[in-house]
Amino acid sequence: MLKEIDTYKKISGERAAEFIEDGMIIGLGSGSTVYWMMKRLGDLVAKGFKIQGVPSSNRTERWAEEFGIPLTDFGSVQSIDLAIDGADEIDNRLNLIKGGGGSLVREKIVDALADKLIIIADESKMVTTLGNFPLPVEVVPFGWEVTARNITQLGCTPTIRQKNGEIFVSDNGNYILDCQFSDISNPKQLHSSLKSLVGVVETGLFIDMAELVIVGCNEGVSIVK
Ligand SMILES: O=C[C@H](O)[C@H](O)[C@H](O)COP(=O)(O)O
Repeated sequence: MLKEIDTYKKISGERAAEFIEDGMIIGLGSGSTVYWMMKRLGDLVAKGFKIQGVPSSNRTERWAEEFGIPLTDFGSVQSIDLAIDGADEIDNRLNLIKGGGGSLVREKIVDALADKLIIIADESKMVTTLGNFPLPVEVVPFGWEVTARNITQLGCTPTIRQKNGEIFVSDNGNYILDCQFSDISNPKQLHSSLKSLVGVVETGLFIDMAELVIVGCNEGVSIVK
């Protein structure tokens, strides 16, 4: 039996699949909420929908195989009709923190190419100001300690992400620094300060990208634009 939060993720993900039309190129986000959208998308494919997906992580690619979703890549497509992705925090201007699962770089590449980005999330992800969730920043492994020290100058203490006692390695072979900023009142400025540091590959701040958010909650879903 699903926990309440997982039920919210499920209804949000399943509702997003209703936005998918036959013939579309779909950007497939990452994370446990996206899983439910992809499961429903697999049903649409089985019914005859001719869609192609562009995956944003190795895990998403495996789910696509599992659900029979045909995949394509950037060499074959110029644009993506619709991307559907999860998030770790969403503020009231629909700016996002992403990368809790470590897929932020590929997600940003996929989401940025999409004509429309729909975010799916349970209601716990909605916040007034970003920053309670530690901001994931992907960095090159070489000299990561130097990069971490430079990030400290921006007002946070970065923590190197670990998994099973080892440093976590992203799909791109990089490390993730989780950066706890108490309050991200100016996400655009923070993003550009971080990006200007040598060694930083990408930040988990997705600014002015999401068009709408489907929030799973006790009442079903609410759509935030
Ligand atoms: O790197 C991971 C992604 O940004 C996910 O979309 C995000 O962490 C949300 O994941 P979930 O749907 O599992 O809460």
